[in-house]
Amino acid sequence: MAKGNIPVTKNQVLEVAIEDLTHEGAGVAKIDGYALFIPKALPGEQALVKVIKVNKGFGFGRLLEVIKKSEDRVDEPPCQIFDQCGGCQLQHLSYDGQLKQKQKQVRDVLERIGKITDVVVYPTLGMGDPWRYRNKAQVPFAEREGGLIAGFYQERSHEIIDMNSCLIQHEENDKVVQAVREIATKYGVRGYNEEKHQGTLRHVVARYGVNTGQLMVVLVTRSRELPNKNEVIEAIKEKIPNITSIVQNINSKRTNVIFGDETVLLWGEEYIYDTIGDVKFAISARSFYQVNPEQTKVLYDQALQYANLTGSETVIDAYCGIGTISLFLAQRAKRVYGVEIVPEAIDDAKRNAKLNQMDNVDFAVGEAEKVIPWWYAQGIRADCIVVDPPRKGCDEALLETIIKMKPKRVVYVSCNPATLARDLRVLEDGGFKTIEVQPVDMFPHTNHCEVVARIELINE
Ligand SMILES: C[S@@+](CC[C@H](N)C(=O)[O-])C[C@H]1O[C@@H](n2cnc3c(N)ncnc32)[C@H](O)[C@@H]1O
Repeated sequence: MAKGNIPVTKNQVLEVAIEDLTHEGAGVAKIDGYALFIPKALPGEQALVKVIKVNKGFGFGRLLEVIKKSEDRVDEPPCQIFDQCGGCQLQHLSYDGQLKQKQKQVRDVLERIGKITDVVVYPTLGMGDPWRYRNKAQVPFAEREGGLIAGFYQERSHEIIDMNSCLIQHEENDKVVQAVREIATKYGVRGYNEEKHQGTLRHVVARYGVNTGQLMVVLVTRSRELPNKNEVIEAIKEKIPNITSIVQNINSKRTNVIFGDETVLLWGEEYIYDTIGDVKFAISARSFYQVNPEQTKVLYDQALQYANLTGSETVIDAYCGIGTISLFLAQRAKRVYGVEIVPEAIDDAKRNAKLNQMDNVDFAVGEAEKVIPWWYAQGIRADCIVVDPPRKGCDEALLETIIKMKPKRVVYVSCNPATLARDLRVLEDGGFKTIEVQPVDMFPHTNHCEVVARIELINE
């Protein structure tokens, strides 16, 4: 029996029409207005589902059979462990369908959350070849029945799925991880046992400079001790002739966090390098660096185009990370001020500015919502402010300062359309107008969606 106003019961099997897709990639069916979320079902489909969870306002169903298929359905997602791995959510949707879905998602939240209806949301800029794009692999290692396993975590769990290839990972990274697995097995380096906090190898991190061909491997170990260290290093050099850097990171804590505080160079260079456009970046074992460099260039080009710089402007880059966007902007601006909360990222940003001989950039460590009001109080004014905040969006104090500072233009780079929409509403109420919005697909086959928005000051 259905309870109260809830029209379904647990374990009920029913046929439903899928109307929409959530941001997490689940199909949405409405039964007398009650939303049922059904993973792996697609909009436009008719499906047989079993109700598995009933909450007050919404429930969850399991897809039993697709009765009428969406034209965008991919019958056999190319990755064999797509159903178990938590890495990709959308391989069952054609790439074209994914791009359309991301555009729709942005348009929907701008309307629903930001009440912004009169803005152009362009078709999502996607990749020509949306596979093998990740330049960094972080693969957990463990010991199972005497053997070493390496793979990815099962969705919402800490069970490792043993695997030797990931289709969104660059082949070079796959090669490194498999080589380390063979070498560790040969030289008796045991995988980490999370429950007992025993064993040696916790993670292997591979980083590839796609545009320079440089390659780094980081062995994350439970203690300093690495059995047969010299043999392991020689074997890595022999098996991966293009390796540039071999690093050990020691993480002795019982934690889900990958890296520990101590990093030791075992062989080669401390940094590998990569380029985005004409800008060069030094990447250390723990530096943040965008994982899809091809689409990062597309995203930054778009941000630069929206900033519309002529060379005479002062620009602020809030939430600047290692200064990637700041250095892109500095190529066309008079002066760029970058601010970021992580001190190590600012060290990298300064190093990268020197590396590119750019002396028109200043970087500060701190919270954007405190540093930028302080700059404002010191008389610093910006013609353009670029923000690229984390998923939770911009702090209100920062938005208030932007409204006071009145830059001609704000360029908002966002990894979360919902908080983008919320913040655009604040800016619009403060005298700005959202002119155009460009989604960029940085993470094909996943539900993540990156967006750049151009916002202009209309009420001086
Ligand atoms: C989405 S990332 C953007 C990084 C950079 N713009 C890039 O493209 O590589 C957001 C950055 O904001 C930083 N961050 C988080 N909270 C912050 C705050 N309150 N003030 C300044 N930076 C912050 C994070 O450490 C992170 O580097």
